Amino acid sequence: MFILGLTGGIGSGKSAASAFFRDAGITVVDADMVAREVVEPGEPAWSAIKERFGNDAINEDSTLNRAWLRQKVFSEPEERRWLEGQTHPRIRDRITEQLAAAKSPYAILESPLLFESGQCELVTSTLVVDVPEQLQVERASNRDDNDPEQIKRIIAAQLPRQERLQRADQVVDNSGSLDELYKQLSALHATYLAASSTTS
Ligand SMILES: CC(C)(COP(=O)(O)OP(=O)(O)OC[C@H]1O[C@@H](n2cnc3c(N)ncnc32)[C@H](O)[C@@H]1O)[C@@H](O)C(=O)NCCC(=O)NCCS
Ligand SMILES: Nc1ncnc2c1ncn2[C@@H]1O[C@H](COP(=O)(O)OP(=O)(O)OP(=O)(O)O)[C@@H](O)[C@H]1O
Repeated sequence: MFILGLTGGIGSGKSAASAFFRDAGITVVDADMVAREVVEPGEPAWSAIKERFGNDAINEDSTLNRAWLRQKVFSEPEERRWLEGQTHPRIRDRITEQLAAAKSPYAILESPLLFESGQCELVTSTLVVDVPEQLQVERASNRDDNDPEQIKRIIAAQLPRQERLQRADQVVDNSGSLDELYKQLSALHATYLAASSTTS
């Protein structure tokens, strides 16, 4: 099956782009959602986090204290790498299963860390949603009500923009309106449909 890897830094517009493809009937596997599944209470990664960080990392209702953990891992890179060591292999296994179950003409893996985590090995072609860094900070801090400095630390933990662009098979520019984004995606969707009818 033709699988498109959809990526971009925090706040670049991956969710906006994947909403377009979902509306067109394409199955989208969202790595951020899968990342939440693997740390649900009782899951092995949840237990490992509880053991390493204690109750600071866990809310009263047993769910992960995401705000505490975000603060921790984006200011201490070795803790981020430890967390990724616990979560990424499990995220990858579930993504593989979910992509295999997709029934649409082609499928999409939406992931902020497609290149960084090696998830790009699971896809046929890659599409980067690109905006300048300043716009990433603006849009992401408005959306999450997050401190811009926190967003900058997250950007620093991701692939630099130029490297991401170099690794992309295709790029869409999301510095304009959503309509302008959708116009670019509509043209690409037609090419993915054509590619999937020859590969399947
Ligand atoms: C640190 C955590 C608990 C913070 O949770 P929070 O709800 O605040 O953020 P959320 O998960 O929605 O992520 C928001 C964005 O942060 C960025 N981000 C998340 N994890 C990472 C990471 N390890 N490295 C770089 N950027 C990351 C992505 O752009 C993501 O879209 C959470 O991000 C996490 O568990 N991260 C480790 C798992 C992971 O790498 N997930 C990314 C998808 S594979
Ligand atoms: N072209 C656009 N014009 C104006 N606002 C936009 C545009 N594209 C996205 N946005 C807004 O910017 C914010 C970030 O977009 P989105 O959530 O799609 O990014 P993302 O890449 O999925 O981020 P994350 O990595 O954090 O999940 C959202 O509030 C979204 O509504």
